[in-house]
Amino acid sequence: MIEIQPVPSVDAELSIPGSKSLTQRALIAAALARGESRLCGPLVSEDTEYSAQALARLGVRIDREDRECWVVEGNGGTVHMDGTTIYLGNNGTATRFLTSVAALGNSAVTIDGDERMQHRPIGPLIAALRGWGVDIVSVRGTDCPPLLVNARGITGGRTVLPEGKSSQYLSSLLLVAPYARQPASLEVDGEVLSKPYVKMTLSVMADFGVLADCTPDFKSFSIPQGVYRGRHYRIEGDASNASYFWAAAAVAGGRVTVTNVPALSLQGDIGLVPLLARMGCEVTQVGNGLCVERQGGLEGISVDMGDMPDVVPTLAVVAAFAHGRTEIANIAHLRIKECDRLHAVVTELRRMGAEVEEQGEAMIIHGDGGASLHGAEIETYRDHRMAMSFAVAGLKVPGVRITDEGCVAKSFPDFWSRFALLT
Ligand SMILES: O=C(O)C1=C[C@@H](OP(=O)(O)O)[C@@H](O)[C@H](O)C1
Ligand SMILES: C=C(OP(=O)(O)O)C(=O)O
Repeated sequence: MIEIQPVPSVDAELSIPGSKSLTQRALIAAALARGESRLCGPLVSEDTEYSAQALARLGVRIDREDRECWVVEGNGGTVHMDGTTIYLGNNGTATRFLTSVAALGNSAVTIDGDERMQHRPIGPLIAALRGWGVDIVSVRGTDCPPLLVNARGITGGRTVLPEGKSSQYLSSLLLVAPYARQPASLEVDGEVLSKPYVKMTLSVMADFGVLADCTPDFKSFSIPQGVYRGRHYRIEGDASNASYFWAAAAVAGGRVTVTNVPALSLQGDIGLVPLLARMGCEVTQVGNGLCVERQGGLEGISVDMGDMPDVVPTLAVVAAFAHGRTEIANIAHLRIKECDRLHAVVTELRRMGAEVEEQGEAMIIHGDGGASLHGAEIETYRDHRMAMSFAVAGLKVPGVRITDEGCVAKSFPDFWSRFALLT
C-alpha cells in the first residue's frame, strides 16, 4: 500500500513511456512484415512483455536487449507455432489481436489469460473469424477465453463482426486481413465504440505498407492482400498514461508539461486535454508536448466518452474536485475492462465521500469543489488505471492510500517514481 502525500500545487515537466496501443500494433505489423523493423520508444511493461513473448512463440525473432529500440525480424506472414498455448494474462488487446494472428498458422493453439481475462468477452471476434473460415471455439462455451484455434490460415472474402463492446475485435481482424487467401472485407453490426483505436490500427497498417479502405462511419472495410514491410518506427508517449499527470495539474493546481505526447496524437485519449480545458484548465503546446495549467476553479461538464474509455477514471477523479455536475455518458464498455471499471470508480469515489450516481452506461459526479472529500484506503481491483487515477486525488486530499500499487506494472512499471516528481 502506498500513501500519497498532498502538495500545495504542482510544477513539473516529464516524458511518459511509449504508447501501449502503438507498441502492440507495431509489434504485430513488424512481426508479420517482410524484413527487419526497429521499433523505437516502445513501452516496456507487463502487457507488452506478454505480446512480445507470444509473438516469439509464433516464430518471430524479437531482440529487446536495447530497451529503447527493439529489433523485430518479420516472418512475412508465415506463422509457425512453437508449443500449444499462448497465455496473455489480463492483456485484452493482445488476447484479441493474437487470436487472429494465431489463426494465420498451421497448428492447434490455445489462447488463454488470467481469471479476469477469462471473463472478458471475445464472442464477436470468434464469429467474424469463422466467417473467414477459421475453426475456433471458446473452450468452455462462455464466449470468453480460453479459446482453441485450429489454425490453417484465413480465407478472406466477406465477414460480419457482430455488435460488441470492444474495438479490439475489429482491430484484430484488420491487422491480419492482408494475409487472407483472397481480398477481405468486413462489415460491422451496431455501434463502433473506441473508434480512435480503429483509426490507429489503420494508420499503423498504412505505415507498414498496407492501405485499407473504410467508410466514414467505420462500419465497412475492404482490405487488399499484401505483406507489411519492415521499417523504422518511432512510438510516441502513451496518452492514457500522460492523463494522470495532466490531471495532477487540474486537481492540485499549478502546471504539468508532458513533453512527448503531441496535440495531434494518433491516440484518442489525447481528447482528455480539451475536456480539461472545458473544465477550466489552460492548455498550451510546448514543443512536441502539451502543458496543462490550472489557476482558478474547475467546472463540471457533460461528455460522451465512448471513444476514450481508458481516461474515464482520470476525468471522474478530476470531476470530484470540480463545482457542479459532470455526466460521463456512453461508457458501458468500462464494465469489461481489467475490472468493472464503471462500478469500481463509483465505489471508490464514494469511499472518498463524493456524491456519485452509477447508471448502466453512464456515471454522474456531483462535484462540490472537493470540499466533502476525505482520505480513504482505495481498492484497485488489480486495475492499473484505478491505482493511477486515484493517486491523483491524493495530491489534494490527505490520507489517500492506494492498495496493491504494483498493479501499475501492466502499462507503467515506473509510474510511482515519475509520480514522485510531482511531490
Ligand atoms: O486497441 C487498443 O489498443 C485498445 C482499445 C481499447 O479497448 P476497447 O476497444 O475494448 O474499448 C482500450 O480500452 C485498450 O486499453 C486499448
Ligand atoms: C483496457 C485496457 O487494456 P486491455 O483491454 O488491453 O487489457 C487498459 O489498458 O485500460
